[in-house]
Amino acid sequence: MSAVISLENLTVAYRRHPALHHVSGEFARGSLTAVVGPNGAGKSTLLKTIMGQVRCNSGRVVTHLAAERIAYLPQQAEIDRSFPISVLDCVLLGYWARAGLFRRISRDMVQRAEEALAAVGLGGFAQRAISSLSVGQFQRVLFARILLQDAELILLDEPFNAIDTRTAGDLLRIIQSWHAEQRTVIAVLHDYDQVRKAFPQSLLLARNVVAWGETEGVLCHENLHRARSMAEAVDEHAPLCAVDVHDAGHEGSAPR
Ligand SMILES: Nc1ncnc2c1ncn2[C@@H]1O[C@H](COP(=O)(O)OP(=O)(O)OP(=O)(O)O)[C@@H](O)[C@H]1O
Repeated sequence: MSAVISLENLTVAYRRHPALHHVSGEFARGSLTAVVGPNGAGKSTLLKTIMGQVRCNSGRVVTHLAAERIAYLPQQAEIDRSFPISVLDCVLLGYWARAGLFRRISRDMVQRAEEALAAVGLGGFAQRAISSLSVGQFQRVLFARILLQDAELILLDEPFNAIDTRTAGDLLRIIQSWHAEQRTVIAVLHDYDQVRKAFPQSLLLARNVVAWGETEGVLCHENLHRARSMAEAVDEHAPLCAVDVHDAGHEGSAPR
């Protein structure tokens, strides 16, 4: 199966301390992958690096699709909800990546946004201010926005954090429908039981790749123990390994 994203010996450091260390591998087109690992393992950094928000110190990310075909949902804590817009306008932002900022919003687009809201269980919420929503309701809005984006690659950072079981179940079904439509989904998750049930592929990180492949094999006791030990053994004051910082790169058409 062809790759959507290739990671080639990727090292990413913050102030010379690696958050990702010599990470190599590929996300296959149409795959549904959970990125798991202890706190501080580099999971969010990996998504940000794929999005070009964080630069590589060495190695590179090669993206095999256009930037506008990628949807990225950061952790909710990183999203400013004080902006005074309605739920409908927030969902309509899903068109920006595809149609451009100044394209007129047609009746048809509004109708599809309303359909997306209904699909995430928020019919009737269109005119509410986003600041008035609960965490779970807002996460549903963000999923509706992705529905409009029609992305080929969808990156989700802890999409079920602080979300109740019912909402998580509804959103998981949407993720599975994206997978059924052959979209590639990469989600950072912490609930191993949920990953075992619903995610065929897993990448277990502890700055380095501990294991990457079929979930059942990746999440074995031995690998989880190794990931914990590796995370505990990290010395925050150790110098960066001898990587060639001039070799940094991000190929393909993803945003930098
Ligand atoms: N902007 C930053 N500046 C400095 N260090 C950072 C920055 N962002 C992340 N780090 C550090 O990089 C390491 C990896 O962080 P990252 O957020 O990628 O981990 P994570 O696996 O997503 O963790 P968690 O499960 O706790 O969300 C951590 O040691 C973190 O403190």
